[in-house]
Amino acid sequence: MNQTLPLPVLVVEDDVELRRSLEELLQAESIPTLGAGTAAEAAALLAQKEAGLILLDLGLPDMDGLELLARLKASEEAPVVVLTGRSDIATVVEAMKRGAENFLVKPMEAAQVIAVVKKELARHVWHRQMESQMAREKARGVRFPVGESKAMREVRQLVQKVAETDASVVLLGESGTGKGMIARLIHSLSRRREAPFLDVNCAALAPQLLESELFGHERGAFTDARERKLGLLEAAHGGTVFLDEIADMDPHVQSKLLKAIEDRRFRRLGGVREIQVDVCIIAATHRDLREEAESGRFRKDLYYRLNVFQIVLPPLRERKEDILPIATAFITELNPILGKHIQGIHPDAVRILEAYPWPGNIRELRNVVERAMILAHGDEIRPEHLPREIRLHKGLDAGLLSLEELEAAHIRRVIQAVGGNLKKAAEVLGISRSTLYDKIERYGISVPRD
Ligand SMILES: Nc1ncnc2c1ncn2[C@@H]1O[C@H](COP(=O)(O)OP(=O)(O)OP(=O)(O)O)[C@@H](O)[C@H]1O
Repeated sequence: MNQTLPLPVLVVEDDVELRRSLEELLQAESIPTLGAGTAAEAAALLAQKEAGLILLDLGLPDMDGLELLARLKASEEAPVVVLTGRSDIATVVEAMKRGAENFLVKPMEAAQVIAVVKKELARHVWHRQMESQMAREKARGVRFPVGESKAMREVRQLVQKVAETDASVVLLGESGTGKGMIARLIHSLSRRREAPFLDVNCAALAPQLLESELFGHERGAFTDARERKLGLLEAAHGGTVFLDEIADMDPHVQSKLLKAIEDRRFRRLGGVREIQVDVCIIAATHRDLREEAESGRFRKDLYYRLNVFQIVLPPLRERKEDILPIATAFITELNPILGKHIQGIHPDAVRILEAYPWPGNIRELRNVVERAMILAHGDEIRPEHLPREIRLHKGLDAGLLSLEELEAAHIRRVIQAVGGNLKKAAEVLGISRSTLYDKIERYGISVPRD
C-alpha cells in the first residue's frame, strides 16, 4: 500500500524567529509545514490547502487568539494546539473549552513540540480513517446514532475507540436507548465486521435453553436435543456476540461464560471435545450492573472481565436536545417506506415531544413518529397527530383537562417518578395495587421496566 504524505502543520505565530525555528524543527522530522504570521494569512492559506494540524499562537496582532480558535474550530477539521506564555493558564483553559486539542507553553522544548505534534497528527489521521470507514458502513446500511447532545457525542467517540480494540464492552441504559444499535455499530466498525454478529436476550430464555443457545449441544445431551446444535459462541467465531440483558443471566451460565471467555474454549453440552473460539463480547443491561455485582446477584469476576469499556446511554429525557434531530431522522427514513412527504414537525408538536419523559426512550419515539406520519395528511406533523397520552402530559400544565385525563396524567407522572415501581406508586397515590392495575389498563398507561 502507498504511504501517503502527512498533511502539513500550519504554524500561526507572529514571532518570525520562533515560527521559522518551529518549521525547521518539524521539517527535520519529515513533517511538511506552512507558516502564517497573522490570522488573515492563516485564513488565506487554509482556503487553499488542507492542514493536518494547526499550531496557533494566541497573541496574534490582527485578531484575538481565542476568537480565531473559535472560527477555526467552526470551519476546520484540523486539530489545534495552542501556543501560549507561562502566565496564560486561564487562557489555555478557555482555549481547551473552545475546542483546542492540546497546548504548548513557551519557551518550548524541541522534544516536547515533536511529541505533541506527532501525537495530534496521528490522532487526526486515525479520526479521518474512522470517518471514511463510517461512511462506508453507512453505505452498507449500518445505522448510526443521531444526536448532538454532549452525551451522544461522547458515546460516538467511545464507540470509535472501542471498535479499535478487541476488549469486552458493557452497554448500560434503559430499554430503547439504543444499546442494540450501538453494539452492532461497534461490530461493524471493528476488524471483525466481516464475521458474524450474533445476539441473544439472556432474560428471554430459561437457563438450560440459554446455556445451549450459547454453548451448543451434542445430540442426546438432554431430552429435547435431537440434533447437534452449534452455540452462538461457536457460530460467531471471529465475530461478535451481543449478550443483551446480561444481568438476568442465570448464575450457572455466568460461571460457564466466564470460563469460556478466560480459556477461549469450551465444550458443547454433552460434548467432550474442546472448541476454541475467538469472539468479542458486548454485553448490555438496563440494570445497574455494578450494583448487581456488589450485591452478589451478578458474579463480580465476570463483571470485571466484561467491563473493560463501559458505555452509558442516557435516557432520552436527559438529552432533550436529541429529540428533534432523532425524530427528523426517523421522518427521513420512513418517508419512502410509508410513501409520505413529511417535511417537518410543527413547533407546538416539538414542544409536546420535548416535554414528554419518554419511558420507552428512542424506540417509543420512533413508534410515535411513525404513527404521526401515518395520520398526517399535509407535509408536517402537528400536535393532533400525537397520541393523547403524550399530548396530555403537556396538557397537564395547561389545566384544560377532564378529571379522568388529569387522573391518568397524574398516575403516569407518579409511576415515572418512582421508576416504574408499582408498589411504591400505589402507596404514593393512596390506592391499592389492584386499583392501580385497573387504572393502568383503563388509561393504557405504559410502565417502564424497573
Ligand atoms: N441515537 C439514535 N439515533 C437514531 N436511532 C436510534 C438511536 N438510538 C436508538 N435508535 C433506534 O431506536 C430503536 C431502539 O434501539 P435499540 O433496540 O438499540 O435499544 P435497546 O437499548 O437495545 O433496547 P432494549 O434494551 O429494549 O433491547 C432502534 O430502532 C434504534 O435503531
